[in-house]
Formats: sequence, structure tokens, C-alpha cells
Amino acid sequence: MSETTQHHDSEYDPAASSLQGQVDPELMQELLHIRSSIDNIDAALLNMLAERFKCTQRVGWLKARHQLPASDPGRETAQIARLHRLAEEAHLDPVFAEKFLNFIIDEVIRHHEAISETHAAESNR
Ligand SMILES: C=C(O[C@@H]1C=C(C(=O)O)C=C[C@H]1O)C(=O)O
Repeated sequence: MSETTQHHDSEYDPAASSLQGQVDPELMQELLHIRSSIDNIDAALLNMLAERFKCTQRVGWLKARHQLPASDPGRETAQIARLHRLAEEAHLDPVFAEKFLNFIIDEVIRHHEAISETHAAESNR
């Protein structure tokens, strides 16, 4: 099994809650039922993010080898505009979608700068 596939975490208690024992058991059941879907979604998001970073790392090495800049503002503008539209269609707050993408891209650019430095150091040896 690869590292990114779901493993059964013996530490994880899906019923962990500050509300445990404080609310009606039926209400607690309903809450836990919805939370099990939230847990699946969080695992999927994390795995998708890991796959995205694998792709961006490849882009980072490509840019380093060909001496291209870490960031591509033209590409980012197009992506943000597209996500804005997709967010509206999905009834997701477009401002949030934009902040989320920018947060990820900032991290990617940091990685690309680090890759570029590693590549430069390796070629100077
Ligand atoms: C991944 C790239 O590098 C940067 C990161 C981007 C991203 O995470 O989507 C987009 C544009 C670039 O600023 C790229 O150029 O495609």
C-alpha cells in the first residue's frame, strides 16, 4: 500500500467531541454520521493536494533546468479567473476559493525557489 492511501489510524477517534455526553444521543448519532463523510472528504482533499504537489514539484525541476522564473503571473491570473467561475457554479464563496488557491500557489512558489537553489548548487559542483 502506498503512503498516500488511507491507513487505519489507531490514534484517531471519529467520535471525539467536546459535546460527548452533553447532547441527546440521537442528535450525536446524526452529527457523527455527517462527520464520517467529512472525514472521507478531508482524506480525499489531502490525497489530491499531495498529487498536485507531486505535479508542481515536476514543474519546479523543469523550470530550474531551463532557468525559468519560479512564478508565472499570467498563468495564475487565468487560473484565478477560472476558479472564480467554477466557485460560483458550485455555490462556493469565490473570495474564499481565490484565497485558498493563492495560499497553495504561494507554497508552490516557495518550493520552486528552493528547487532552483538546489539545482544551481548542484550545477556549480
Ligand atoms: C506550477 C506552476 O508554478 C507556479 C504555481 C502555480 C500553481 O500552483 O498552480 C501556477 C503558476 C506558477 O506561479 C506553473 O507554472 O505551472
